[in-house]
Amino acid sequence: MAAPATPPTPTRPLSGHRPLLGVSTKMYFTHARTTAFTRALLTHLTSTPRATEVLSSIDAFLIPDFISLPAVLAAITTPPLTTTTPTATTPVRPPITIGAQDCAAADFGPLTGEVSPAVLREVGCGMVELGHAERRALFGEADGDVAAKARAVVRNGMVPLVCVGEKEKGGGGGEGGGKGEGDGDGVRAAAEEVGRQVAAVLEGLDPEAEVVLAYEPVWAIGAPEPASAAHVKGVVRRLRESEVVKGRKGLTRIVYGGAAGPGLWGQLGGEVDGLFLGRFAHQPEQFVKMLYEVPNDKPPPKRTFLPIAGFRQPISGLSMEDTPVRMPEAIKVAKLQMAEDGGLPSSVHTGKTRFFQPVNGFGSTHRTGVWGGFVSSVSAYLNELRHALFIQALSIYSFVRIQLRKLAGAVTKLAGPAGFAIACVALWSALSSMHDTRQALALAQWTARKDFLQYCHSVRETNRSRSTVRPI
Ligand SMILES: O=C(CO)COP(=O)(O)O
Repeated sequence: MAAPATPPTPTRPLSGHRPLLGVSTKMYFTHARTTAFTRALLTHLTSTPRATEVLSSIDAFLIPDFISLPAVLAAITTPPLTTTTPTATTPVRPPITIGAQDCAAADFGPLTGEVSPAVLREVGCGMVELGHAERRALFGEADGDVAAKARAVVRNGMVPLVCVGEKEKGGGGGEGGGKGEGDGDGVRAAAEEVGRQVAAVLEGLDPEAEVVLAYEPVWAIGAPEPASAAHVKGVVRRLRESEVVKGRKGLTRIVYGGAAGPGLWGQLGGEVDGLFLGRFAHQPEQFVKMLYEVPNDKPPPKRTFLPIAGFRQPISGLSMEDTPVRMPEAIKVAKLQMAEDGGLPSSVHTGKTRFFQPVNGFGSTHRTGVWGGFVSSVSAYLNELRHALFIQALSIYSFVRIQLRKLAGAVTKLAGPAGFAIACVALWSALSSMHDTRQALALAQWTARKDFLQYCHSVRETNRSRSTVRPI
Protein backbone atom coordinates (compact mmCIF):
# COMPACT_ATOMS: atom_id res chain seq x y z
CA MET A 1 0.00 0.00 0.00
CA ALA A 2 1.34 3.44 -0.86
CA ALA A 3 2.49 5.57 2.01
CA PRO A 4 -0.08 8.21 2.94
CA ALA A 5 0.64 11.58 1.37
CA THR A 6 2.15 14.14 3.72
CA PRO A 7 -0.71 16.41 4.74
CA PRO A 8 -0.24 20.00 3.56
CA THR A 9 0.15 22.73 6.13
CA PRO A 10 -3.20 22.65 7.87
CA THR A 11 -5.06 25.88 8.19
CA ARG A 12 -4.97 27.44 11.61
CA PRO A 13 -6.55 24.96 14.02
CA LEU A 14 -9.42 26.14 16.12
CA SER A 15 -8.42 26.10 19.72
CA GLY A 16 -8.31 28.31 22.73
CA HIS A 17 -11.16 30.47 23.88
CA ARG A 18 -11.06 33.06 21.16
CA PRO A 19 -14.38 34.31 19.79
CA LEU A 20 -15.30 32.67 16.51
CA LEU A 21 -16.31 34.52 13.40
CA GLY A 22 -16.82 32.69 10.19
CA VAL A 23 -18.72 32.63 6.97
CA SER A 24 -20.15 29.93 4.76
CA THR A 25 -20.55 30.65 1.09
CA LYS A 26 -23.15 27.81 0.90
CA MET A 27 -23.78 27.44 -2.86
CA TYR A 28 -24.01 31.12 -3.67
CA PHE A 29 -20.68 31.63 -5.43
CA THR A 30 -19.03 30.56 -8.63
CA HIS A 31 -15.61 28.99 -8.20
CA ALA A 32 -13.96 32.18 -9.50
CA ARG A 33 -15.87 34.30 -7.05
CA THR A 34 -14.90 32.05 -4.14
CA THR A 35 -11.18 32.31 -4.87
CA ALA A 36 -11.46 36.04 -5.50
CA PHE A 37 -13.33 36.40 -2.20
CA THR A 38 -10.59 34.47 -0.38
CA ARG A 39 -7.80 36.55 -1.89
CA ALA A 40 -9.59 39.79 -1.10
CA LEU A 41 -10.17 38.63 2.44
CA LEU A 42 -6.51 37.76 2.88
CA THR A 43 -5.43 41.07 1.42
CA HIS A 44 -7.73 42.92 3.82
CA LEU A 45 -6.63 40.81 6.74
CA THR A 46 -2.96 41.18 6.12
CA SER A 47 -2.94 44.82 5.08
CA THR A 48 -5.41 46.47 7.44
CA PRO A 49 -3.66 48.19 10.32
CA ARG A 50 -3.93 46.17 13.54
CA ALA A 51 -5.23 43.18 11.58
CA THR A 52 -2.62 40.88 13.13
CA GLU A 53 -3.63 41.97 16.60
CA VAL A 54 -7.32 41.53 15.80
CA LEU A 55 -6.80 38.15 14.19
CA SER A 56 -4.72 36.83 17.02
CA SER A 57 -7.71 37.34 19.29
CA ILE A 58 -10.29 35.72 16.97
CA ASP A 59 -10.82 32.32 15.37
CA ALA A 60 -11.81 33.34 11.86
CA PHE A 61 -13.09 30.63 9.55
CA LEU A 62 -14.24 30.29 5.98
CA ILE A 63 -16.40 27.46 4.66
CA PRO A 64 -16.51 27.35 0.87
CA ASP A 65 -18.12 24.73 -1.36
CA PHE A 66 -16.32 21.39 -1.80
CA ILE A 67 -15.02 22.04 -5.31
CA SER A 68 -13.45 25.33 -4.27
CA LEU A 69 -11.76 23.92 -1.16
CA PRO A 70 -8.37 23.09 -2.75
CA ALA A 71 -8.19 26.49 -4.44
CA VAL A 72 -9.13 28.29 -1.24
CA LEU A 73 -6.58 26.29 0.72
CA ALA A 74 -3.96 27.03 -1.92
CA ALA A 75 -4.85 30.72 -1.89
CA ILE A 76 -4.25 30.97 1.81
CA THR A 77 -1.15 28.81 1.95
CA THR A 78 0.70 29.84 -1.23
CA PRO A 79 2.62 32.01 -1.27
CA PRO A 80 3.09 31.38 2.44
CA LEU A 81 2.32 34.35 4.62
CA THR A 82 5.35 35.72 6.39
CA THR A 83 6.23 38.25 9.02
CA THR A 84 9.36 40.23 8.37
CA THR A 85 11.60 41.65 11.06
CA PRO A 86 14.93 43.44 10.40
CA THR A 87 16.73 40.12 10.85
CA ALA A 88 14.38 37.40 9.64
CA THR A 89 11.34 36.49 7.64
CA THR A 90 9.21 33.95 9.46
CA PRO A 91 6.38 31.96 7.89
CA VAL A 92 3.09 32.40 9.77
CA ARG A 93 0.06 30.19 9.81
CA PRO A 94 -2.71 31.42 7.55
CA PRO A 95 -4.96 33.37 9.89
CA ILE A 96 -8.14 31.56 8.82
CA THR A 97 -9.42 28.08 9.48
CA ILE A 98 -10.89 26.49 6.40
CA GLY A 99 -13.86 24.17 6.80
CA ALA A 100 -16.14 22.01 4.69
CA GLN A 101 -19.93 22.20 4.49
CA ASP A 102 -20.56 18.52 5.22
CA CYS A 103 -18.89 15.11 5.12
CA ALA A 104 -19.62 11.40 5.18
CA ALA A 105 -19.86 9.48 8.43
CA ALA A 106 -17.34 6.91 7.18
CA ASP A 107 -13.73 7.57 6.27
CA PHE A 108 -13.62 5.43 3.10
CA GLY A 109 -15.83 2.97 1.28
CA PRO A 110 -18.38 2.42 -1.45
CA LEU A 111 -20.16 5.73 -0.93
CA THR A 112 -20.45 7.27 -4.37
CA GLY A 113 -20.77 11.03 -4.31
CA GLU A 114 -19.82 11.39 -0.65
CA VAL A 115 -16.87 13.36 0.71
CA SER A 116 -14.57 11.65 3.15
CA PRO A 117 -13.66 13.43 6.41
CA ALA A 118 -10.22 11.83 6.11
CA VAL A 119 -9.73 13.52 2.74
CA LEU A 120 -10.94 16.83 4.11
CA ARG A 121 -8.33 16.57 6.82
CA GLU A 122 -5.73 15.47 4.32
CA VAL A 123 -6.18 18.58 2.19
CA GLY A 124 -5.95 20.87 5.22
CA CYS A 125 -9.46 21.47 6.57
CA GLY A 126 -9.68 22.31 10.25
CA MET A 127 -13.43 22.04 10.76
CA VAL A 128 -16.57 20.56 9.21
CA GLU A 129 -20.03 22.07 9.35
CA LEU A 130 -22.72 19.49 10.08
CA GLY A 131 -26.49 19.31 10.26
CA HIS A 132 -27.21 22.70 8.72
CA ALA A 133 -30.95 23.41 8.58
CA GLU A 134 -30.84 23.29 4.78
CA ARG A 135 -29.31 19.80 4.83
CA ARG A 136 -31.83 18.64 7.42
CA ALA A 137 -34.75 20.06 5.40
CA LEU A 138 -33.61 19.27 1.87
CA PHE A 139 -31.66 16.05 2.35
CA GLY A 140 -33.49 14.58 5.31
CA GLU A 141 -30.51 14.56 7.67
CA ALA A 142 -31.57 13.47 11.13
CA ASP A 143 -29.89 13.92 14.50
CA GLY A 144 -28.47 10.39 14.26
CA ASP A 145 -26.73 11.19 10.95
CA VAL A 146 -25.30 14.40 12.38
CA ALA A 147 -24.03 12.52 15.44
CA ALA A 148 -22.28 9.87 13.31
CA LYS A 149 -20.68 12.57 11.13
CA ALA A 150 -19.54 14.51 14.21
CA ARG A 151 -17.76 11.38 15.47
CA ALA A 152 -16.08 10.99 12.07
CA VAL A 153 -14.92 14.61 12.12
CA VAL A 154 -13.45 14.25 15.61
CA ARG A 155 -11.86 10.92 14.67
CA ASN A 156 -10.06 12.72 11.85
CA GLY A 157 -8.70 15.46 14.07
CA MET A 158 -11.04 18.27 13.02
CA VAL A 159 -13.65 20.30 14.89
CA PRO A 160 -17.34 19.66 14.17
CA LEU A 161 -19.44 22.79 13.75
CA VAL A 162 -22.84 21.38 14.63
CA CYS A 163 -25.82 23.44 13.47
CA VAL A 164 -28.97 23.33 15.58
CA GLY A 165 -32.08 25.47 15.73
CA GLU A 166 -35.82 25.45 16.29
CA LYS A 167 -38.02 25.21 13.20
CA GLU A 168 -40.87 27.51 14.11
CA LYS A 169 -40.73 31.05 15.34
CA GLY A 170 -42.36 31.42 18.74
CA GLY A 171 -43.00 27.85 19.83
CA GLY A 172 -46.37 29.05 21.10
CA GLY A 173 -44.90 31.82 23.21
CA GLY A 174 -43.66 34.38 20.72
CA GLU A 175 -40.06 35.15 20.01
CA GLY A 176 -38.36 35.79 23.31
CA GLY A 177 -41.70 36.21 25.07
CA GLY A 178 -41.86 36.83 28.82
CA LYS A 179 -40.32 40.04 30.06
CA GLY A 180 -38.25 40.52 26.95
CA GLU A 181 -35.22 39.03 28.67
CA GLY A 182 -35.37 35.76 26.86
CA ASP A 183 -37.30 33.95 29.57
CA GLY A 184 -40.64 33.47 27.81
CA ASP A 185 -42.39 30.42 26.41
CA GLY A 186 -40.82 31.02 22.99
CA VAL A 187 -37.34 30.76 24.47
CA ARG A 188 -38.24 27.75 26.61
CA ALA A 189 -39.74 25.87 23.66
CA ALA A 190 -36.79 26.74 21.42
CA ALA A 191 -34.25 25.74 24.06
CA GLU A 192 -35.99 22.38 24.52
CA GLU A 193 -36.05 21.63 20.80
CA VAL A 194 -32.45 22.72 20.33
CA GLY A 195 -31.38 20.90 23.50
CA ARG A 196 -32.66 17.62 22.05
CA GLN A 197 -30.64 18.14 18.85
CA VAL A 198 -27.52 18.99 20.84
CA ALA A 199 -27.90 16.03 23.20
CA ALA A 200 -28.28 13.62 20.28
CA VAL A 201 -24.87 14.69 18.98
CA LEU A 202 -22.91 15.28 22.17
CA GLU A 203 -23.98 12.13 23.99
CA GLY A 204 -22.12 9.90 21.54
CA LEU A 205 -19.07 12.12 21.22
CA ASP A 206 -15.75 12.02 23.05
CA PRO A 207 -16.41 14.37 26.03
CA GLU A 208 -12.95 15.86 25.60
CA ALA A 209 -13.34 16.71 21.93
CA GLU A 210 -13.64 20.34 20.94
CA VAL A 211 -17.04 21.22 19.50
CA VAL A 212 -18.64 24.34 18.12
CA LEU A 213 -22.43 24.56 18.30
CA ALA A 214 -24.04 26.94 15.84
CA TYR A 215 -27.42 28.05 17.15
CA GLU A 216 -29.34 28.97 14.02
CA PRO A 217 -33.11 29.35 14.38
CA VAL A 218 -34.40 27.90 11.11
CA TRP A 219 -36.82 30.80 10.67
CA ALA A 220 -33.99 33.34 10.88
CA ILE A 221 -31.86 31.73 8.15
CA GLY A 222 -32.31 33.69 4.93
CA ALA A 223 -34.56 36.20 6.73
CA PRO A 224 -34.04 39.95 6.50
CA GLU A 225 -33.36 40.23 10.24
CA PRO A 226 -31.72 37.98 12.82
CA ALA A 227 -33.62 36.67 15.85
CA SER A 228 -33.90 39.25 18.62
CA ALA A 229 -30.92 39.55 20.94
CA ALA A 230 -33.14 38.63 23.92
CA HIS A 231 -34.25 35.43 22.21
CA VAL A 232 -30.74 34.38 21.20
CA LYS A 233 -29.32 35.15 24.62
CA GLY A 234 -32.15 33.26 26.34
CA VAL A 235 -31.73 30.11 24.24
CA VAL A 236 -27.92 30.15 24.36
CA ARG A 237 -27.92 30.66 28.14
CA ARG A 238 -30.21 27.67 28.62
CA LEU A 239 -28.11 25.59 26.27
CA ARG A 240 -24.93 26.47 28.10
CA GLU A 241 -26.50 25.53 31.41
CA SER A 242 -27.81 22.19 30.14
CA GLU A 243 -26.15 19.09 31.63
CA VAL A 244 -25.08 17.79 28.26
CA VAL A 245 -23.03 20.94 27.58
CA LYS A 246 -21.96 21.77 31.14
CA GLY A 247 -20.79 18.21 31.77
CA ARG A 248 -18.27 18.22 28.90
CA LYS A 249 -14.55 18.56 29.43
CA GLY A 250 -13.79 19.57 25.85
CA LEU A 251 -14.07 23.16 24.74
CA THR A 252 -17.68 23.81 23.66
CA ARG A 253 -18.32 27.16 22.08
CA ILE A 254 -21.74 28.38 20.96
CA VAL A 255 -22.09 30.76 18.05
CA TYR A 256 -25.18 32.36 16.54
CA GLY A 257 -26.17 32.23 12.87
CA GLY A 258 -29.18 33.37 10.85
CA ALA A 259 -29.17 36.75 9.09
CA ALA A 260 -26.27 37.80 11.30
CA GLY A 261 -24.62 41.01 10.16
CA PRO A 262 -22.71 44.06 11.35
CA GLY A 263 -23.77 45.34 14.76
CA LEU A 264 -25.12 42.03 16.04
CA TRP A 265 -22.03 41.08 17.99
CA GLY A 266 -22.43 44.17 20.18
CA GLN A 267 -26.09 43.36 20.86
CA LEU A 268 -25.43 39.81 21.96
CA GLY A 269 -23.39 41.16 24.82
CA GLY A 270 -20.87 38.39 25.30
CA GLU A 271 -23.55 35.70 25.67
CA VAL A 272 -22.44 33.95 22.48
CA ASP A 273 -18.92 32.85 21.57
CA GLY A 274 -19.12 34.09 18.04
CA LEU A 275 -21.12 34.49 14.86
CA PHE A 276 -21.67 32.20 11.92
CA LEU A 277 -22.32 34.42 8.93
CA GLY A 278 -24.01 33.91 5.61
CA ARG A 279 -25.21 36.48 3.07
CA PHE A 280 -24.23 39.53 5.07
CA ALA A 281 -20.56 38.59 4.94
CA HIS A 282 -20.44 37.72 1.28
CA GLN A 283 -18.57 40.94 0.57
CA PRO A 284 -15.02 40.72 1.94
CA GLU A 285 -15.23 44.24 3.39
CA GLN A 286 -18.29 43.31 5.42
CA PHE A 287 -16.59 40.26 6.84
CA VAL A 288 -13.54 42.31 7.81
CA LYS A 289 -15.80 44.98 9.30
CA MET A 290 -17.40 42.36 11.53
CA LEU A 291 -14.01 40.95 12.52
CA TYR A 292 -13.16 44.37 13.85
CA GLU A 293 -16.42 44.57 15.76
CA VAL A 294 -15.51 41.58 17.89
CA PRO A 295 -12.79 43.35 19.83
CA ASN A 296 -15.07 46.37 19.66
CA ASP A 297 -12.88 48.26 17.29
CA LYS A 298 -13.41 49.81 13.89
CA PRO A 299 -11.17 49.28 10.92
CA PRO A 300 -9.77 52.52 9.63
CA PRO A 301 -11.29 53.52 6.30
CA LYS A 302 -9.30 51.81 3.64
CA ARG A 303 -8.88 52.53 -0.02
CA THR A 304 -7.28 49.92 -2.16
CA PHE A 305 -7.26 49.35 -5.83
CA LEU A 306 -5.63 46.02 -6.04
CA PRO A 307 -3.86 44.90 -9.17
CA ILE A 308 -5.80 42.59 -11.45
CA ALA A 309 -3.44 39.71 -10.83
CA GLY A 310 -3.87 40.01 -7.05
CA PHE A 311 -7.58 40.40 -6.82
CA ARG A 312 -10.13 42.05 -8.99
CA GLN A 313 -11.87 44.18 -6.41
CA PRO A 314 -11.96 47.77 -7.52
CA ILE A 315 -14.84 48.79 -5.31
CA SER A 316 -13.08 50.19 -2.28
CA GLY A 317 -13.64 53.73 -3.51
CA LEU A 318 -17.32 52.97 -3.32
CA SER A 319 -16.88 51.18 -0.02
CA MET A 320 -19.93 49.51 1.46
CA GLU A 321 -18.49 50.17 4.91
CA ASP A 322 -21.19 52.60 5.85
CA THR A 323 -24.13 51.23 3.98
CA PRO A 324 -26.54 48.93 5.76
CA VAL A 325 -26.07 45.34 4.83
CA ARG A 326 -29.62 44.38 5.56
CA MET A 327 -31.26 44.91 2.25
CA PRO A 328 -34.53 43.29 3.16
CA GLU A 329 -36.53 42.74 0.02
CA ALA A 330 -33.79 43.12 -2.52
CA ILE A 331 -31.46 40.63 -0.93
CA LYS A 332 -34.25 38.19 -0.25
CA VAL A 333 -35.23 38.14 -3.89
CA ALA A 334 -31.59 38.20 -5.01
CA LYS A 335 -30.91 35.21 -2.80
CA LEU A 336 -33.71 33.20 -4.33
CA GLN A 337 -32.63 34.08 -7.83
CA MET A 338 -29.00 33.41 -7.02
CA ALA A 339 -29.95 29.99 -5.73
CA GLU A 340 -31.79 29.27 -8.96
CA ASP A 341 -29.41 30.78 -11.49
CA GLY A 342 -26.05 30.57 -9.78
CA GLY A 343 -24.21 33.87 -9.52
CA LEU A 344 -25.83 37.23 -9.23
CA PRO A 345 -29.28 37.63 -10.73
CA SER A 346 -29.75 39.63 -13.88
CA SER A 347 -32.29 41.77 -12.11
CA VAL A 348 -33.74 42.19 -8.67
CA HIS A 349 -37.26 43.26 -7.93
CA THR A 350 -37.53 45.02 -4.63
CA GLY A 351 -41.29 45.34 -4.49
CA LYS A 352 -41.52 48.71 -6.18
CA THR A 353 -38.37 49.05 -8.22
CA ARG A 354 -36.54 46.64 -10.45
CA PHE A 355 -32.76 46.76 -10.67
CA PHE A 356 -31.20 45.40 -13.82
CA GLN A 357 -27.67 44.22 -14.19
CA PRO A 358 -26.00 44.98 -17.47
CA VAL A 359 -26.78 41.97 -19.64
CA ASN A 360 -24.21 39.54 -21.09
CA GLY A 361 -21.08 39.59 -18.96
CA PHE A 362 -17.64 40.09 -20.37
CA GLY A 363 -17.06 36.45 -21.31
CA SER A 364 -14.71 35.48 -18.54
CA THR A 365 -14.18 31.88 -19.61
CA HIS A 366 -10.73 30.62 -18.88
CA ARG A 367 -8.18 31.23 -21.63
CA THR A 368 -4.63 30.01 -21.78
CA GLY A 369 -1.38 31.60 -22.89
CA VAL A 370 -0.03 35.03 -21.93
CA TRP A 371 -2.46 36.98 -24.08
CA GLY A 372 -5.34 34.65 -23.21
CA GLY A 373 -4.52 34.97 -19.51
CA PHE A 374 -4.55 38.74 -19.83
CA VAL A 375 -7.89 38.75 -21.66
CA SER A 376 -9.24 36.35 -19.08
CA SER A 377 -8.10 38.59 -16.24
CA VAL A 378 -9.55 41.70 -17.85
CA SER A 379 -12.91 40.11 -18.55
CA ALA A 380 -13.11 38.61 -15.06
CA TYR A 381 -12.16 42.00 -13.68
CA LEU A 382 -14.93 43.71 -15.65
CA ASN A 383 -17.41 41.12 -14.48
CA GLU A 384 -16.40 41.69 -10.86
CA LEU A 385 -16.80 45.42 -11.42
CA ARG A 386 -20.22 44.91 -12.99
CA HIS A 387 -21.34 42.78 -10.03
CA ALA A 388 -19.85 45.18 -7.55
CA LEU A 389 -21.66 48.15 -9.10
CA PHE A 390 -24.87 46.22 -9.13
CA ILE A 391 -24.51 45.39 -5.45
CA GLN A 392 -23.62 49.02 -4.75
CA ALA A 393 -26.74 50.23 -6.54
CA LEU A 394 -28.82 47.83 -4.50
CA SER A 395 -27.27 48.84 -1.24
CA ILE A 396 -27.59 52.57 -1.95
CA TYR A 397 -31.21 52.12 -2.93
CA SER A 398 -31.79 50.05 0.17
CA PHE A 399 -29.98 52.59 2.35
CA VAL A 400 -32.11 55.48 1.05
CA ARG A 401 -35.28 53.45 1.44
CA ILE A 402 -34.46 52.43 4.99
CA GLN A 403 -33.63 56.02 5.92
CA LEU A 404 -36.90 57.26 4.41
CA ARG A 405 -38.81 54.59 6.28
CA LYS A 406 -37.06 55.54 9.49
CA LEU A 407 -37.90 59.19 8.88
CA ALA A 408 -41.54 58.35 8.19
CA GLY A 409 -41.63 56.24 11.35
CA ALA A 410 -40.12 59.06 13.39
CA VAL A 411 -42.59 61.57 11.94
CA THR A 412 -45.52 59.25 12.72
CA LYS A 413 -44.25 58.75 16.24
CA LEU A 414 -43.81 62.50 16.70
CA ALA A 415 -47.22 63.38 15.26
CA GLY A 416 -49.15 62.23 18.37
CA PRO A 417 -47.15 64.12 21.01
CA ALA A 418 -46.84 67.15 18.71
CA GLY A 419 -50.64 67.31 18.24
CA PHE A 420 -51.15 67.00 21.96
CA ALA A 421 -48.67 69.81 22.64
CA ILE A 422 -50.38 72.11 20.10
CA ALA A 423 -53.78 71.37 21.66
CA CYS A 424 -52.37 72.16 25.13
CA VAL A 425 -50.94 75.49 23.96
CA ALA A 426 -54.24 76.41 22.28
CA LEU A 427 -56.23 75.44 25.38
CA TRP A 428 -53.87 77.33 27.61
CA SER A 429 -54.18 80.53 25.62
CA ALA A 430 -57.98 80.11 25.47
CA LEU A 431 -58.14 79.64 29.24
CA SER A 432 -55.86 82.59 29.94
CA SER A 433 -57.84 84.82 27.57
CA MET A 434 -61.05 83.78 29.36
CA HIS A 435 -59.50 84.99 32.55
CA ASP A 436 -58.55 88.30 30.88
CA THR A 437 -62.07 88.65 29.52
CA ARG A 438 -63.53 88.22 33.00
CA GLN A 439 -61.17 90.87 34.38
CA ALA A 440 -62.05 93.23 31.54
CA LEU A 441 -65.77 92.72 32.23
CA ALA A 442 -65.33 93.47 35.93
CA LEU A 443 -63.30 96.56 35.02
CA ALA A 444 -65.94 97.72 32.58
CA GLN A 445 -68.72 97.23 35.19
CA TRP A 446 -66.69 99.05 37.77
CA THR A 447 -66.00 101.93 35.35
CA ALA A 448 -69.68 102.14 34.39
CA ARG A 449 -70.72 102.22 38.04
CA LYS A 450 -68.12 104.89 38.77
CA ASP A 451 -69.29 107.00 35.79
CA PHE A 452 -72.91 106.65 36.97
CA LEU A 453 -72.05 107.72 40.52
CA GLN A 454 -70.02 110.65 39.21
CA TYR A 455 -72.96 111.66 37.05
CA CYS A 456 -75.39 111.45 39.99
CA HIS A 457 -73.02 113.46 42.09
CA SER A 458 -72.72 116.18 39.43
CA VAL A 459 -76.55 116.36 39.05
CA ARG A 460 -76.97 116.78 42.81
CA GLU A 461 -74.31 119.50 42.87
CA THR A 462 -76.03 121.35 40.03
CA ASN A 463 -79.44 121.23 41.80
CA ARG A 464 -77.93 122.39 45.03
CA SER A 465 -76.23 125.37 43.39
CA ARG A 466 -79.51 126.32 41.64
CA SER A 467 -81.50 126.31 44.88
CA THR A 468 -79.00 128.63 46.58
CA VAL A 469 -79.24 131.37 43.88
CA ARG A 470 -81.09 134.45 45.26
CA PRO A 471 -83.43 136.58 43.12
CA ILE A 472 -82.10 140.05 42.39
O1 LIG B 1 -27.25 29.62 7.45
C1 LIG B 1 -26.50 30.49 7.80
C2 LIG B 1 -25.10 30.22 8.17
O2 LIG B 1 -24.91 28.87 8.14
C3 LIG B 1 -26.93 31.88 7.88
O3 LIG B 1 -27.32 32.29 6.63
P1 LIG B 1 -27.81 33.80 6.42
O4 LIG B 1 -26.94 34.67 7.29
O5 LIG B 1 -27.62 34.03 4.98
O6 LIG B 1 -29.24 33.86 6.87
